[in-house]
Amino acid sequence: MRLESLRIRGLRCLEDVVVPLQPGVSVFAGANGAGKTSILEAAFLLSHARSFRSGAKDALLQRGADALSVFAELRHEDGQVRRLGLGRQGARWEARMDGESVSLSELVGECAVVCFEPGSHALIAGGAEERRRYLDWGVFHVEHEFIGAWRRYQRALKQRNSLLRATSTVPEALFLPWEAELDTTAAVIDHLRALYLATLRPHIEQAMAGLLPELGAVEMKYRRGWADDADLGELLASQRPRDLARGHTTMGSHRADWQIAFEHAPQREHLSRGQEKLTALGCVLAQAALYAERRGEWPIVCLDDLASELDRPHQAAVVEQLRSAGAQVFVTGTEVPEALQAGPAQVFHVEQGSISPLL
Ligand SMILES: Nc1ncnc2c1ncn2[C@@H]1O[C@H](COP(=O)(O)OP(=O)(O)OP(=O)(O)O)[C@@H](O)[C@H]1O
Repeated sequence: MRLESLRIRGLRCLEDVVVPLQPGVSVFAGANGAGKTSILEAAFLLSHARSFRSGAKDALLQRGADALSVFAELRHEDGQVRRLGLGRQGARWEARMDGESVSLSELVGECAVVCFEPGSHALIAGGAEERRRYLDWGVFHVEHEFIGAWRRYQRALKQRNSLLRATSTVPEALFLPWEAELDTTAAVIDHLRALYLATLRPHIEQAMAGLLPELGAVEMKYRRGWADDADLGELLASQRPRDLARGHTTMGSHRADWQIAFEHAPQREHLSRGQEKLTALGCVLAQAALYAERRGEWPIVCLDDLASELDRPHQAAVVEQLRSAGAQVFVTGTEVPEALQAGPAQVFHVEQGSISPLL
């Protein structure tokens, strides 16, 4: 799939810009703080309904503005063109597709954007939440039952947590329906996550063999969020006193995690910062390749600040791989990365929130 145009209003320093986009590689070059990452953020928003940068969603809204919006024309591999829109007015987010109001998940299901950026090493070195988000985005795009089970799980979790925090004693009977719901939906979520990781595995192995051959074979581990040999429903009942003391549910799908280890770097601490970044990049590329295999088209791939994140041979190898796969790729940098100068690319100059194409 590819974006044919992107219109961004009220997002950080981008007051109102229109970016006409071509297939293949587009480079956004400009000084620090010019607004390059914000362009990738806009594309990513259409596919995740959140930014890849940490911090409150409020920071996305241009200072002094009361609304932000991102519109795009998205062309699928089969020629179908969709008009996508995501806007925020006050605290309310609204998604549109071909002029009709749609749910955020419908919008996100239509458009796939993956991003490798300076914060991506958190996928390897950071907390479990980042890895769950990565996993769930992938599962959501290939397994249609996932979203329903995930929503039901989140609702039950919220209800159980509010009972756990109630100031007066709550009768056991009030816990039971939510615990039963958590048990049922966690089984679906766990099954789909494990299945997804198993399908992802060959793509991860292939990506890591290309990016980090010196680290040897890859091992992936998945923890579902409660003991392997236990029944979640029973655990929730037996551990209720502990959860009451802590004020939240301490086991379940919301505590799942997964990890990558290498033959020659069995622990995360054995990886250099650069190797962490390459591992994260491998995960992003593997997820994109699996998406392409399952959905018949590549997601849009954003590579933020490429030249400062990777050495030159890795920059060239990654862009060449994506180019030959036919993916649309957005790259940012203070200059056009040297590794990209050999092949065709559309180049934009970004300056204080304005974007102009360079010939
Ligand atoms: N909510 C906001 N309202 C207005 N301006 C903002 C807001 N949030 C960030 N900015 C500014 O918008 C610009 C956007 O920066 P962005 O991260 O997109 O730049 P960049 O070109 O990627 O920079 P760098 O090369 O330093 O990473 C910065 O100058 C920042 O100070």
